[in-house]
Amino acid sequence: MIQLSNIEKTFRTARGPVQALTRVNLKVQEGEVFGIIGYSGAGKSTLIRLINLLEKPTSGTITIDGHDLTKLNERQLRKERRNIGMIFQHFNLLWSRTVAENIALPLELTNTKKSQRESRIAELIKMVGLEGKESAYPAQLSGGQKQRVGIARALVNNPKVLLCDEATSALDPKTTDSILSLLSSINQSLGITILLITHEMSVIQKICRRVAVLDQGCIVEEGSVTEVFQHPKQQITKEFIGSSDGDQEQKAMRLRDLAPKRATLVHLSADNPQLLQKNLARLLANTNLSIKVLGTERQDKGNQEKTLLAVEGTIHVMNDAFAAIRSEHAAIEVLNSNE
Ligand SMILES: Nc1ncnc2c1ncn2[C@@H]1O[C@H](COP(=O)(O)OP(=O)(O)OP(=O)(O)O)[C@@H](O)[C@H]1O
Repeated sequence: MIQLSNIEKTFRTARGPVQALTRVNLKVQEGEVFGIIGYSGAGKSTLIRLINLLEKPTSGTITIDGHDLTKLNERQLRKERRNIGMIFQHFNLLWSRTVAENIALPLELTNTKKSQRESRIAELIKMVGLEGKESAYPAQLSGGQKQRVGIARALVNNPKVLLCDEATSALDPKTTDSILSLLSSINQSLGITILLITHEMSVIQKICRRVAVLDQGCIVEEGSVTEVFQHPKQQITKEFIGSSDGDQEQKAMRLRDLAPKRATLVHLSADNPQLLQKNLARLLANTNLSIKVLGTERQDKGNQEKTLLAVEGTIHVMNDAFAAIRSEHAAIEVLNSNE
């Protein structure tokens, strides 16, 4: 169904070439849910963006349903892209449009008749469980509801493939579960092939049949989720599974290495996971701070997961944001200070 052969991707930058992907070979079967896991910077986003040719490979071929996308001209590619839906970590909704209008957007671009548009939107609203929210604006929705709009919009042209780019990373664990269940039922009822990228093994475990581990642009391990879970071969895979305390420590060190050099590292946690989501959204919405979610860590052999963030910005803006978060009964702990 999806086949990547000998994919190389090098970005040309002012500081010289950045090799994002090296000799990537991947086959995803029709109708399966396939996961790609990797740390920040491993090349996951580049890989998923290559599949609908939002990024062009430096070399190699990308075949979907027998069509080599790298050989198509712009017009053919636009047509082929209708077979590929995509959802994103931050939903990418238009804030000035209602739920129904956001879902309608791809149909407007293909000049679909109004009556057809309306019946398709009603069908999708029902499928993703957003009845009654048709006229709401994104700002009036929870994170999970926003992602449901994103899913409906991605499905509007009946695609054969759904690409999910960290689609649950901004959501709390309970909402993550409900979105993963929705994706699973869409996969089963529509037979749609799902390819998702994530930095969380729990996401892979819940929904994928097969998984590939991406490290520094290379696929280092691949197999059925059960096989990879039971017999991980690479150290990095063991870290994702967190099979021992040593692996957790390695993971923590690796996560922290991913932070920009001058960033302040913080742990964010809340007893109520809904709060964590709200606080993350608040931080991310603060345009004066640059925030990178590095991953989740479990500390002191406890069960509570903390989200590790790298924050960059002026100290007083940061302190104001942290104080606002603390006043919402969430904990934010600064791990280093770069002042
Ligand atoms: N447009 C670009 N120009 C230059 N370098 C890029 C570009 N996009 C990605 N890279 C580089 O390619 C490598 C892989 O990045 P990519 O975003 O694919 O990783 P990732 O696994 O998705 O990480 P994250 O989850 O942090 O986005 C990184 O070294 C990144 O800096």
